[in-house]
Amino acid sequence: MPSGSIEVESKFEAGPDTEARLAALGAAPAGSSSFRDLYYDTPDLRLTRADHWLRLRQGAGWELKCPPVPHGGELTSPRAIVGRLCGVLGVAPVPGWDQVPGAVAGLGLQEFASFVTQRRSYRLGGLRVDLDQADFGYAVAEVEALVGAQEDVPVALEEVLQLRRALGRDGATRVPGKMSIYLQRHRPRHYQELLLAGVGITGGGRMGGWGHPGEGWGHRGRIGGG
Ligand SMILES: Cc1ncc(C[n+]2csc(CCOP(=O)(O)OP(=O)(O)OP(=O)(O)O)c2C)c(N)n1
Ligand SMILES: [Mg+2]
Repeated sequence: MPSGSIEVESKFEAGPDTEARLAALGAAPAGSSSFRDLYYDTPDLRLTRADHWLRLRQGAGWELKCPPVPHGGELTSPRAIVGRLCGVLGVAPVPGWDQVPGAVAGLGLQEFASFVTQRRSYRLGGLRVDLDQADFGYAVAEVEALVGAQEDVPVALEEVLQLRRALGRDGATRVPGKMSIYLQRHRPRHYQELLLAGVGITGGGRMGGWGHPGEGWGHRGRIGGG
């Protein structure tokens, strides 16, 4: 994904018939993968309390997920990632931080989550469907579209929700993402800190923290996402 693009997505709980329905709709299998994600923050959680999620994904490298406004989304270029980290933490970049590991060390960031996802993916038109199984015993699926500009979000969102409905997975219940469940189970104090900061509010309200109707959709780049 290019740095800063916007992902419109809706998470759902896959059923026993989800893959058969995808095939019937003409979705093409887009491969299986398995990867470990490592997430980083300051010891006092200043990145995630500001809804910034820095991760090292096996096979993909460093990514920073952050609110899309004024600029952001999913950042993948080292310069953009380090610039945004320094901005959020109020620190001037120093020489040697042109690559992310140097900045991670210099800023004192520490790993707070590590898990492996097994993923099966499908493509249908411009949409992608990921069926994820995390190694801590949680499964979640998502339909997503990538758009280049905020004004393209509403149409993409309708397409995403249409496919979710076609898969028989309509409903107002918000389905949490892997991180939300991981923190609740393995880092409950971290999770509570996020609730206090207004990030990841559950119960049909915000989860991704970037404002949405609470029906299991969001765009990353992005608004919501669990
Ligand atoms: C408590 C709480 N949990 C999660 C969030 C949001 N959040 C946490 S991590 C995170 C980034 C990754 O989210 P997700 O799409 O669920 O993971 P994954 O599907 O593996 O990434 P992809 O392959 O699509 O790039 C976000 C937005 C939050 N704001 N608050
Ligand atoms: Mg996702």
